[in-house]
Amino acid sequence: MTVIQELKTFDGCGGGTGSSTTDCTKGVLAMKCCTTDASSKLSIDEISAPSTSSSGIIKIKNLNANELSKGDTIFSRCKEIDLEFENLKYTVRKFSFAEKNFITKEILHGINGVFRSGELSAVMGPSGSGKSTLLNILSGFRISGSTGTVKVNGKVISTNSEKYRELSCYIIQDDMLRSHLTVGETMMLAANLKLGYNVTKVQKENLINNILSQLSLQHRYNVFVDKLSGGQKKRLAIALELISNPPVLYLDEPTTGLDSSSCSQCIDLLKKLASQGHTIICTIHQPSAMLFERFDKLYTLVDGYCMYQGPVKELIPFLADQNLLCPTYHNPADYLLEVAVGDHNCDLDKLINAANKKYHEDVDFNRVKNFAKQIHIEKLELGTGSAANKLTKSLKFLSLDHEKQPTDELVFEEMKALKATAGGNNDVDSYDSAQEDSLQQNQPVNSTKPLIKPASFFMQYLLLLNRNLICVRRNYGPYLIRLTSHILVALLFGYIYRNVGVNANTALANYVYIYGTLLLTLYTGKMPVILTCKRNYTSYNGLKSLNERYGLILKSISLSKRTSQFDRPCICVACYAFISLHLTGNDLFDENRIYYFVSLCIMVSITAQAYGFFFGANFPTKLAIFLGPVWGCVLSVFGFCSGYLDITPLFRWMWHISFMRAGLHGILNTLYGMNRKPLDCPENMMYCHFHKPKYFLKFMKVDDVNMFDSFTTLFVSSGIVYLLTLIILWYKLNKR
Ligand SMILES: Nc1ncnc2c1ncn2[C@@H]1O[C@H](COP(=O)(O)OP(=O)(O)OP(=O)(O)O)[C@@H](O)[C@H]1O
Repeated sequence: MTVIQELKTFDGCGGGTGSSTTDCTKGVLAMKCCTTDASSKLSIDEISAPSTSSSGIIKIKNLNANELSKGDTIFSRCKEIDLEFENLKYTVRKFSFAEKNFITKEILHGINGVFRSGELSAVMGPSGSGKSTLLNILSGFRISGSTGTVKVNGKVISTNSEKYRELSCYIIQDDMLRSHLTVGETMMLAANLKLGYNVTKVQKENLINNILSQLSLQHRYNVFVDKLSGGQKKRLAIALELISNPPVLYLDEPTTGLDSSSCSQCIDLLKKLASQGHTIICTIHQPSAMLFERFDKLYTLVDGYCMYQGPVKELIPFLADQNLLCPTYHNPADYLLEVAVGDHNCDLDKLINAANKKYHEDVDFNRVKNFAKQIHIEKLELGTGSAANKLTKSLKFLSLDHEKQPTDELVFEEMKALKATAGGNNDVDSYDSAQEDSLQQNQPVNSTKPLIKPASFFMQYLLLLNRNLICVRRNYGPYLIRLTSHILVALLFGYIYRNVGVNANTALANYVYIYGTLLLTLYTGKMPVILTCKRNYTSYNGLKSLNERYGLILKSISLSKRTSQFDRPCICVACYAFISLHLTGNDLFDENRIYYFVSLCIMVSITAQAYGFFFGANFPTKLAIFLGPVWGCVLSVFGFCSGYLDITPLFRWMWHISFMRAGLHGILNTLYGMNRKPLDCPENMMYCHFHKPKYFLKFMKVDDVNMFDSFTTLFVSSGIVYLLTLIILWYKLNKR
């Protein structure tokens, strides 16, 4: 079993941080590789093995944590992951206006494919061919509607499982980076969230420096993210993912929006990562010929079918076999897309069938090659030795006879027989799936994963709260505008409604001032949130790809966001309230009325924010900016100048949930209730009906209101709306 054990050890050592070089397929290893051992003690394993050695002696030298030099990191390697998918279908059910019924549309039609560790793969195809859909399904981003088999290193795995998702990350096109944080702060936040606090700060700093220097971003450490170029932002997005060192990286059009030199740098970086053992799959649109040939593998889709898959360098011969001759000096990528859209008079069905046949041949070839590797025939491709010749024959046999579908055990036995005939050492007793089992169980040999725990919910909350507060502090422009506008409106209202709160004959004018105050707090609370939270929640969608624990991260992000946003409406509304109350003659300090007034305004603003979150997060922005105000308007109707019993029983529930009604009633009660002394009646007036404030409350049909009811309605409705938003978002994020 020596050989299998060696292969397992190799399996762990696919990647690194620049301090390692490795060629696992040929068994050449000379790397410095860090890991944490089972007793959670940090150690560095220095591994060396003789090249192409069949006996493969691997020396492991343990160094202790103190020996960590600046360039060392806790992650120096990633698991090698070969990803296969078979008969992958994706169907959506949607309403057809033409047919006035729901119809089912198949988007991916049972495609097969394989993406291997160490390869940089491009997924190409015309617009709408299914590239993003394929990546979404493979990354586990989309589950419902998809069928088929996905295999990780030969073992079937559910793309819905946590273990599967931990293997990969998905870097989406739009960067979701916080512009008010520096590169270093962004990286440290991600490291704290992903690695938790079992890893020391020094180790995290080493890791960050290492990743940034690999990605040529070291010199931008203290630069704000919004000052980075497009290419640098893309690299930072990749750097953030590399913190957890996932073996599989999906990138949605990583070169879009970049100039040619940034494109080139980006592809260089991806090549480098692939050479460290990562499996890199990216969608790409019309790359230049130079860029195109730097990809190792190409997967082409057309209308949800695979039109070509294989090495980039084999594309032209493959097309030539189908009588499609790419003109000299023509960009092969352009030619491929021209073929895919039906130019050059090609029969696409024939091409799709040929691609399918090629796929099966390649699968068989690799299968035999893997077994050959297990029984020490490593120079199969070089064609030396009698064993290699026999294997090649066997390979042909297997490739051509697809109907036979021999089992792994059968092929293995055949290999053993061939090896024996060829006179080799028969030191492999039976087919061993241990290597694959370890991957299936997500327990790779020497895995460092189990010791790395993301930060707890409370720590995530504190970290994100701190981040939000930093962003709020640095982004003071909008805050100043908000504060200034509140002060200006307070001055304006104060000018229009000067001293209306003092006199009995201006009670109705005071009512209008109160109503205006509520509208101001409603709209300034709700609208900014509607417009900004979409982006935030879209970025949570992005977070799904970061292998975060959705529930925890979502709750902590939302909570921290809310906490960090409380101060703004509170300060702005309080400023508005104190100024306008003074100017309108409502600054009554008896019975703490002024403080009730300010608290009620702040509560209305916070509840309006909660509704803003609800509409902004759950509806498209265009719809949300319409629905939000309409709903505010509807809620205002129930209870404004109408008694509870005047409302049709069918709609009385709206009276209870109306936070605007609760706010208005509370404020009226604050200013005219709670045994307020009689109001002034100007000398030139013969009679003031509202001389006694309780008559005004009676007139407005709110004489039976109490403060407890108002505050409870505001607290409960903001809490419920916020919770509801969270539940819906959680559901939406987990609905894949
Ligand atoms: N949920 C869905 N409902 C309806 N149609 C969908 C859905 N998802 C994808 N499609 C359709 O499937 C097809 C493939 O979409 P996909 O986004 O995967 O294409 P693409 O190759 O990535 O395109 P592009 O290069 O323009 O981004 C499109 O016609 C798209 O309209």
